[in-house]
Amino acid sequence: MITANSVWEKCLSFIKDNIAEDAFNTWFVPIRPGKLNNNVLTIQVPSKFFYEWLEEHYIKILKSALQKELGSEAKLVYSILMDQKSQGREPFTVRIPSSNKEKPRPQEVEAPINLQAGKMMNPFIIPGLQKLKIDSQLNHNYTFNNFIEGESNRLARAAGRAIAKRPGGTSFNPLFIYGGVGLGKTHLVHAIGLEVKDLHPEKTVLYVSTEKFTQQFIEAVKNNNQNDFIHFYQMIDVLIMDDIQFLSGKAKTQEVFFHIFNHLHQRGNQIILTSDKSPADIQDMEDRLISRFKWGLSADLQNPDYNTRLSILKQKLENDGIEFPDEVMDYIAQNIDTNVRELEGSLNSIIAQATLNKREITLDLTARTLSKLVQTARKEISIDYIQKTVCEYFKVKMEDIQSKTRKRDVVQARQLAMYFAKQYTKASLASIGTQIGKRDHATVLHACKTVKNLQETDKQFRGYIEDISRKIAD
Ligand SMILES: Nc1ncnc2c1ncn2[C@@H]1O[C@H](COP(=O)(O)OP(=O)(O)OP(=O)(O)O)[C@@H](O)[C@H]1O
Repeated sequence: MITANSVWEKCLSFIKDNIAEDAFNTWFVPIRPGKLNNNVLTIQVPSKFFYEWLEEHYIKILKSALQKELGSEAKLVYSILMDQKSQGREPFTVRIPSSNKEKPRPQEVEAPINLQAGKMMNPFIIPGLQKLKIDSQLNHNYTFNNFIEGESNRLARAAGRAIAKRPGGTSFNPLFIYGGVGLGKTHLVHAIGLEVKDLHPEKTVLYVSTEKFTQQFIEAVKNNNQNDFIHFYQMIDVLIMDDIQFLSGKAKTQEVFFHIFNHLHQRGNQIILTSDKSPADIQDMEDRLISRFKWGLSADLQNPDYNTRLSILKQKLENDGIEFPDEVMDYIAQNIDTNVRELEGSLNSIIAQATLNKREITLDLTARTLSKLVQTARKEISIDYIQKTVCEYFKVKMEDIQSKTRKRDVVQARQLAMYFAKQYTKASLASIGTQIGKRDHATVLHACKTVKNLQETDKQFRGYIEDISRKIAD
């Protein structure tokens, strides 16, 4: 006879063959089969957070397993055990149409089924469980082996390697890696995580984007299971959080991160953060967090120099088994000097052009393919250009915003120029201040805050911002 148990057992054996052992132990072993009604299988999961993780990462494999056992009409229902605080309240189930292509969302609350809430414990909060296996979310393509070393990344890379050898055991805690877009921050932190896993398989490593961390926290608050959330993060040995600047302005998430950070740091667990700005340049972030970001090592990634660009190109082509003439390589490395992502993009465009038109890869084809990309890359928005655009808009002279005058219209133009410089360039607050009227970084910070406030409260001012943005981007 087909029972919930027998179906789930078969599903498990299929899933086990198709995912990593760590992931299987963490996310599937704690699940219990509930009931089977026609084609509808109910599975019991320990918490809402757990259910969301499954939905986000394993819905495909769950669907395949279920459809294999119960046919294409199969449906999956999650039954969520309430967390310990909610003991005594009725558990509820969330119905998910497992064959629906859209990302399923918890919608329908079914009549409660008789689960013993709290009996099956949440794996995030099992007391004494020291070595929880976590699916680390690391991208296996981002290794140290294929991360080309150069002047632009030497310090960050070396610190990363040292950390991988002794996570939590160096003074680089946290390691704060910052730099502009496409310069390899994400690649580098994955490489560190993978090497930790390699050298210390017993350590739990977790990579999470700040955006995802924030969403998870919001959900946890909504569902009143912040404690699960916090405990989960506090158990990680090596926590890697990408794009930490996205915590800006999010006071509650900053606060919860502050507690997680302190707990991990005190226990000597390793924290690795990335950001598009240095700690000093992140705005709307609590001072106590900024000061903690500076506790360990801050290392920046810069634009790669010519030789590094050439080595990166060579490596990418070697991986793809393609050869380019030397002059073509030289041309690309000379001309695409913005960031590694654009370097890779240009390589792909050239290969695509050559393949589509069945042409050889020549300097001529390369030059023509890149001409558009190069123009775009070269047309980087400068602080000078921003100042000119703002001056033209308000009919103010450039000398005036460079001067010390406190005339109202000039102050307004100066503050807007500073604000746009922060928005559109990678320059630090200090460098913006130097270029716009020889002011210090605090003045620039103040200008940015003033503009943001006015943008929210003053309709006419909002209009100025929109007009000028359009002119700058044109
Ligand atoms: N030193 C390097 N050697 C080889 N590949 C690199 C190097 N630096 C960056 N890359 C490659 O460049 C691409 C962009 O890198 P990555 O996504 O890590 O940048 P990022 O700094 O995180 O960018 P963003 O801030 O936009 O997310 C990736 O494909 C990465 O593998």
